[in-house]
Amino acid sequence: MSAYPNLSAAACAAIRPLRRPQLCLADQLADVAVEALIDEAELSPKPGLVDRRSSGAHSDMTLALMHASALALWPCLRQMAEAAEYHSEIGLPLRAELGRLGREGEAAMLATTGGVNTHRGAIWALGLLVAAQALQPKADAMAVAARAGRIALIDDPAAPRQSSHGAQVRQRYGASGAREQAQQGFPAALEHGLPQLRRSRASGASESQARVDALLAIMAALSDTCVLWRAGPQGLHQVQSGARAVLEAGGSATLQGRRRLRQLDAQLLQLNASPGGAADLLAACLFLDKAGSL
Ligand SMILES: CC(C)(COP(=O)(O)OP(=O)(O)OC[C@H]1O[C@@H](n2cnc3c(N)ncnc32)[C@H](O)[C@@H]1O)[C@@H](O)C(=O)NCCC(=O)NCCS
Ligand SMILES: Nc1ncnc2c1ncn2[C@@H]1O[C@H](COP(=O)(O)OP(=O)(O)OP(=O)(O)O)[C@@H](O)[C@H]1O
Repeated sequence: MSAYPNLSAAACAAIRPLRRPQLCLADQLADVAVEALIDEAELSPKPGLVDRRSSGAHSDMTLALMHASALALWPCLRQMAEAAEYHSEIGLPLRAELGRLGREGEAAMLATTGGVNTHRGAIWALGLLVAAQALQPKADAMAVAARAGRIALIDDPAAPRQSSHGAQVRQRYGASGAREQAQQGFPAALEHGLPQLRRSRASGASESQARVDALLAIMAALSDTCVLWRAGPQGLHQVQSGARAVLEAGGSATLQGRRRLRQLDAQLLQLNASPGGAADLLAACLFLDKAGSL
């Protein structure tokens, strides 16, 4: 029952915003980051990735698992924002604390998913961005990404030396990966994803079509170590040129673009490859798109 039984529905609706407790900045940033992860997972159709239609090229993931993982990351993302507020400047103390929280976040993710890597790259990218936005809440996307890059440039003294897929691909092909993308201030998101998101919206695409176009723009530009690991440089070349072809055909708001997107999806499944790094950076775009207007 309403808290104000004698008031009309319209009067209740007018009062409700006044009574809503103000969320603190860290809560709000964690909310926006988790929402970005859920929106990315839900977005469909995404070539090769887990979405509402299927698990794409992933035999160990489902959409439900992506949701559970995203929700499990809320406390870690909130603590990252709080750490930035506490330290209030970029330096080794903040970097070290973010590294510790990031490793705890990965442990929470693995505990939730039974050992599946659902969001490793996303914890890295969104963790840095949440911290950077908490340092200067009103800054625009470009300034936040640049600040996140400066945090990523600091070496974490406690980081364990582990042989990840990204590290192996870097050694084998000399490719740059998640670390370098962050250190450069997320160029794939700032120069490709976000501009495409805004261009597609402005040209009348639906929000969901604009997001798919943003993902494609990132895929076309990114050296995605997830793709390189499973499909090598030739596979990466096919993924990049296939994504570019969809955009050149008019993007996902057009019939020609959707036909080309279907081909790209089939191609990725045949390669057994999935653009996980591009998916993370789409989530980063969605975060940056919203967080600046909190
Ligand atoms: C830097 C990270 C991502 C490790 O990178 P590395 O390439 O060695 O690992 P891995 O192969 O597991 O890849 C990580 C993920 O990044 C994403 N990714 C792949 N390619 C790219 C790319 N070019 N750009 C951005 N993201 C990418 C994918 O989702 C991939 O699964 C990170 O996990 C890490 O070092 N964490 C340590 C804890 C820490 O410092 N946390 C700070 C939190 S702010
Ligand atoms: N919707 C999504 N579907 C699949 N992966 C996603 C999605 N969104 C983000 N990702 C990212 O993709 C990465 C998982 O990709 P992948 O399974 O290729 O990595 P891996 O476990 O290192 O390698 P592999 O499964 O090839 O052994 C995660 O770190 C995650 O951040």
